[in-house]
Amino acid sequence: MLRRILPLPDLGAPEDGATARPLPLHGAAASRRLEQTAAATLPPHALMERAGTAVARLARAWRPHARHVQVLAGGGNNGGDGLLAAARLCQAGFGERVEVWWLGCEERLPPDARWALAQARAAGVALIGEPPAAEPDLVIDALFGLGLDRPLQGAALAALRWLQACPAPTLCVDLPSGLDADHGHWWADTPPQPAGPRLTLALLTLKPGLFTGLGRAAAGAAIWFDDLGADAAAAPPDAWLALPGGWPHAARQRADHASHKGRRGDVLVLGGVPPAAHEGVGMTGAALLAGRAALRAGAGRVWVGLPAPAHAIPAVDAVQPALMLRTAAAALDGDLPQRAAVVAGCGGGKALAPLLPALLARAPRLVLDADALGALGAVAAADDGTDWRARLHARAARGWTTVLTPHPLEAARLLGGDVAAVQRRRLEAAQALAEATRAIVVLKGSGTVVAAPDATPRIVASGSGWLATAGSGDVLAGLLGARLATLPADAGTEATVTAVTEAVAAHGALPAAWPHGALPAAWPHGWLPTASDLLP
Ligand SMILES: NC(=O)C1=CN([C@@H]2O[C@H](COP(=O)(O)OP(=O)(O)OC[C@H]3O[C@@H](n4cnc5c(N)ncnc54)[C@H](OP(=O)(O)O)[C@@H]3O)[C@@H](O)[C@H]2O)[C@@H](O)CC1
Ligand SMILES: Nc1ncnc2c1ncn2[C@@H]1O[C@H](COP(=O)(O)OP(=O)(O)O)[C@@H](O)[C@H]1O
Repeated sequence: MLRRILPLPDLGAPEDGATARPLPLHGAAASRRLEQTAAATLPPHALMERAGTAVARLARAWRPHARHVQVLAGGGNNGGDGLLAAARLCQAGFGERVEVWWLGCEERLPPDARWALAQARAAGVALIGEPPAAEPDLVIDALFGLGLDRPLQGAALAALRWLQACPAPTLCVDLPSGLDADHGHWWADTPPQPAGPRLTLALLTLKPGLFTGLGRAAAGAAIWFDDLGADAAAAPPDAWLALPGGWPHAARQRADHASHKGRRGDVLVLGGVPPAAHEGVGMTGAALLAGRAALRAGAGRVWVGLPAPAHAIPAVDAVQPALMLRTAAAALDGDLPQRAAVVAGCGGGKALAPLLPALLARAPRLVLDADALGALGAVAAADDGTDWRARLHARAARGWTTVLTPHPLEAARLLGGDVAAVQRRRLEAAQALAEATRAIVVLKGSGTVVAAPDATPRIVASGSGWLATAGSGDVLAGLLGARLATLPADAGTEATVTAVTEAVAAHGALPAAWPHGALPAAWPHGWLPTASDLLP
């Protein structure tokens, strides 16, 4: 069955607060297992027939007036899908010219692709061995799919360079050629982002690499999916694709007449050193953004504790006077850290390090962001010598929640590696950090990954380059605080990870509400939302 995965059909939270069911993602090995299971019950070539037909159908629907269709086909079964799509388009009398630039080698073709080649020849499809002389109206990219497993060189690289530079609309079969199915790694020296409009039709399974790393940049504006009739449950997923929805339940909260602020959750944000307390270098805005986001997301009460003496604390946040500003010391005095969901980081600078031991020991629901992640390494020295990882393990053993929200550089530092290694294997990096810390890890960036110990990681489907603006991570931290604040103490790991994922998904959906969302083509591309514009 054909369905559109991205853009998400509806970025708003459903009225009933229902969480959209996540979709299974299968990497190359699991996809091949599923393919074998499905093929075993079907007549020969049935899967390729379905795949080629699905490609031809979507091509016609997307560009019904295309006259010259150029298929770029490689020497494996991905090329076979392209050849078969060309055959079916030709047989249907679509356009004026359907042509295949074929890079395969007849002696080495797998059986399905060999059959597809015969079908294409029988249908009268023209086969050429070089780029087309004129720019086509539509390109079908069937150069590489699941089978690409090493850097591109020679003729294959030259073909990919042509493809990436081609301004014509391009439909990618299964995966954009050049993209690794499992990790979203890009196997070529070309930019992953194509010159022309593009969409991708995933076949049989949705692959994780489409949704994280460079997948979103390479796949184009839309990702469609046809399961070819296979049963995704036949192989355990490598990851889940989480869709927004389910939180914040704005409509439901308003309808709850008996509610009061004490039932909506308390959030304490710790961060935001004021310039007056730190030699003129301040980051107060980061903590205010987190606090405002927590309020907007429905938290009943939000405190912001700034690591500074009383005279340096601003009297009020003029944008959200409901925020309760105080010194970090005052905020930590009493039972607030136990009662509230605590968000630490957000422009706290070095002043956070001395606060962390107490937070780790006292706050059952704790989000560690930005400077708090940087300060973790200093925890042992600031206290009794116990390593920070041991403290996080102790928290997990007590059933307490710790959420770490690193961007790739912060994740690399925590893992003791480099950013390139994290970005090359985002799912594995997030999972490794979750296992090492027993915390829930939110690895930020394109295709944010949410990982928890002993669980299948999730990739969040919402989120885009619109979030690449200073402070949007602080907004996310505030949303996470608000989400954790309403979780019951005995929620359990699965529900907590789902809640964290909901907050990340809601954050990714925020830019869609920006009123200037429809951008003109020319610079300055309209006015872009800043982090504070992300808050309604
Ligand atoms: N399994 C499924 O889910 C289903 C699969 N289907 C379709 O089949 C696709 C998978 O087909 P596939 O396994 O034949 O792999 P594919 O992507 O065509 O590439 C293999 C070819 O590329 C070559 N090659 C690799 N790297 C290279 C490099 N760097 N530079 C140069 N060459 C390189 C490699 O050469 P070799 O490694 O043998 O030297 C081989 O010739 C899948 O994506 C989907 O479209 C659907 O029809 C139905 C369900
Ligand atoms: N290209 C992108 N695609 C999707 N999400 C992005 C992209 N760039 C940034 N983001 C999101 O924006 C937020 C940025 O957070 P962070 O790097 O901590 O920035 P800051 O410290 O300025 O707040 C993260 O949630 C990240 O996932």
